[in-house]
Amino acid sequence: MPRNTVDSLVDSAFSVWARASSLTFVRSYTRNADIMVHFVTYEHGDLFPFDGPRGTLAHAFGPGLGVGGDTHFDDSEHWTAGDTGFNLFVVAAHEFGHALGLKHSRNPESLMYPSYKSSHPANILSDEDVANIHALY
Ligand SMILES: COc1ccc(S(=O)(=O)[C@H](CC(=O)O)C(F)F)cc1
Ligand SMILES: [Zn+2]
Repeated sequence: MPRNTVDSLVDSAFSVWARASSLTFVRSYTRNADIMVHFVTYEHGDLFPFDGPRGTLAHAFGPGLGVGGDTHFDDSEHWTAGDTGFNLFVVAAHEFGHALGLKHSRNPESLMYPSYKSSHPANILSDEDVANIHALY
């Protein structure tokens, strides 16, 4: 996937949470950002090695210093902007939810439901997701 497409999908995933909260997100290519976005495979320096294609798609650390807030995406996956492979926008929006402090939801309509589905309504956040981010920020 071209780098500018990745950047655009990541921006859109951050915008989901910016619209639902008072948060603003600023991209930094230079400094060690609060929320890092890394594409890595298998063993990658934390205690949670990735597993090749499918299975675990990504993971994120809750808010905190250092690795806190960072998001890791399994680069063994076929990342896409559409309905084939795994939709990077949807997965990134979910991971950024974790990076901001949200846990999983038991509601299958929620973005924070713990299983991947490519199809999400135009408004990707459920009322529950919005309430949960409002409760934090
Ligand atoms: C909707 O977004 C996601 C759903 C499921 C996953 S996951 O299957 O990689 C999940 C990781 C996660 O919940 O963040 C699993 F525990 F590994 C990632 C993003
Ligand atoms: Zn999750």
